[in-house]
Amino acid sequence: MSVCGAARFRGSVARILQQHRAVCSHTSGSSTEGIREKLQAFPGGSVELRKQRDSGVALLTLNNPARRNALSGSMMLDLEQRLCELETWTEGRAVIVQGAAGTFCSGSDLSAVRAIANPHDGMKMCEFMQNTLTRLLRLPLISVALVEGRALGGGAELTTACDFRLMTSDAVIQFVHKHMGLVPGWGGAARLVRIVGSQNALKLLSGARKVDPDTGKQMGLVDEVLHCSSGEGEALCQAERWLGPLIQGPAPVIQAVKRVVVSGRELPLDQALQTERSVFGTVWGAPANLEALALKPKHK
Ligand SMILES: CC[C@H](C(=O)O)C(=O)SCCNC(=O)CCNC(=O)[C@H](O)C(C)(C)COP(=O)(O)OP(=O)(O)OC[C@H]1O[C@@H](n2cnc3c(N)ncnc32)[C@H](O)[C@@H]1OP(=O)(O)O
Repeated sequence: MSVCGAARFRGSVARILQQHRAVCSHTSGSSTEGIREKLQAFPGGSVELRKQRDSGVALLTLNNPARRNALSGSMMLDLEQRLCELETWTEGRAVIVQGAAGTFCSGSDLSAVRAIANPHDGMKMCEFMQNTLTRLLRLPLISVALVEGRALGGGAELTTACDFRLMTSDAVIQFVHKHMGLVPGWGGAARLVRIVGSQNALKLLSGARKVDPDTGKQMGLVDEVLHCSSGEGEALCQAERWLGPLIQGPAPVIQAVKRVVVSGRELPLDQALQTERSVFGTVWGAPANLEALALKPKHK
């Protein structure tokens, strides 16, 4: 790369990281401060992050198996922290979100829900989780929810914050909110409408319907059904295999692809075009581009 090209590349990367930090500081702002202390008062379980440096695929695991991976208050804080780590993982390509011990997530931990069952705390918790899941949605990594067992309530909402949903053949996603006298509050309704359309979203939410993998696939909620014959870890192997073709190539290019899709998904056209130009500026003339040009490619 020329000196000029390298400087331009560094400048564009710096600009994008700056935009990213602005989003980070906005979403972890002071309006959610009070709720952090409250959430800390409901411990249990953890959210673990394993970055696999050779493949660039991170595993984000909800780990509270005694409560079917219900999200305790401290796990909500953990989740935010792990996402912060992923936002700056420049060598990363993808993240797989999964639950421990063969099940995805049974939603909020009901003992915390009972203790903060007043509108003020509920709204604060909801704002905190909306911000956190928006960060997941906007990660510069391709995200996959690997749904084994059950994804209920807030767990179902979490799946909609990923780019793709893979389900094992016996898994169920269920927005149980209506049965709890609630509606989704973690952004799950807004995202669901965008994924499956308003008619299907209305059916799933008003009926609190159990979505099996085939129904999910017909509606466009589920991208692939995994048929696992045996063995712990098989679903994860299949999910990594499924991801393979999508994450081939240099990490900066995969991240650039995700960024232009996020801006196309979220921004009005003029702003999306502007962002697309600035992301384009980070890959044009960058090492992967120059290497590809040197190879005289033929796309047969
Ligand atoms: C609605 C939105 C809301 C939000 O915050 O926005 C929520 O997400 S509220 C939570 C909605 N989820 C539920 O109501 C889940 C209720 N639980 C179940 O339906 C079942 O427990 C199930 C299907 C997850 C698992 O059934 P299974 O037969 O496999 O196991 P158990 O029922 O024996 O459960 C084992 C153990 O886990 C405890 N558990 C399960 N889910 C939760 C939860 N969300 N919070 C706290 N604890 C949970 C369950 O009580 C059992 O505990 P034990 O002490 O062994 O009785």
